[in-house]
Amino acid sequence: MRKNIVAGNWKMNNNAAQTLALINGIKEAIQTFDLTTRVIVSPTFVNLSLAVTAAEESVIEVAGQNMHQATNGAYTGEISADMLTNIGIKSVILGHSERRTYFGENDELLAKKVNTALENNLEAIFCFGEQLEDRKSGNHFAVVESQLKNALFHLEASAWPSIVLAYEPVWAIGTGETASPEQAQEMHAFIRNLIKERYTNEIAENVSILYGGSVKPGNAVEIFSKEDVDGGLIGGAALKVEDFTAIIKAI
Ligand SMILES: O=C(CO)COP(=O)(O)O
Repeated sequence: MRKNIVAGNWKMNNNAAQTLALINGIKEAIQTFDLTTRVIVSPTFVNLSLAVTAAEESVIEVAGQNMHQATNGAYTGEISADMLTNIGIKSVILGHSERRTYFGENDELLAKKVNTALENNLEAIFCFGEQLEDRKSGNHFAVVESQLKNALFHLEASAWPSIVLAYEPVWAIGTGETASPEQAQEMHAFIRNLIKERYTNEIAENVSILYGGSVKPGNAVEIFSKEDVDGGLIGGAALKVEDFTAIIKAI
């Protein structure tokens, strides 16, 4: 059965001291929780090693925010999958809308990154979602379908246990505007059905589909109560111990 997951995407926030403080704060707060939910934090590259050490002897997992598609080589400023796994990282976020918007990442590139991640035994937390114009014009289902088909549907069925999906409508990221629980459920059910049609019911039922976009302690319970929403990928609210742990509790 699929797992519930609450993952914090810290983006370009938190220096080393802040990284330690936040992880230690989360660690302490969740000690008393009866957790079946996976808890993931995703600090910036330079703090991943210390985050892994800080998260030791806790349920907290540490994920990368990105990686390069090549094994190694002359790619100044880039990070390889092997560099992540070598320091104890087991998951990587790929395809975040900020990577797509500011760094020109497209489906074709993301298909390569997903392949490289999986070849290196990294779980891929694959982000996708429509722009505001797509939703306004009623094109949101078609956009999401093409993002999934182009970047993931070449995978063998056996790859899917290493995929986590994160539906993040771009208009809801950092805007304070969330998809309604009904909009999230409608899209998540659509996504699960696409996977069922392309693969099998079992694969579709076992993949965790997270919602991301202005999830806060005040709206998490309602969003997570929906049948096909298996947790969240949290931005701003993942930067505060009280908010992030309240969201973990909401599941
Ligand atoms: O982009 C996000 C997570 O990856 C969501 O960000 P916010 O929660 O700040 O809207």
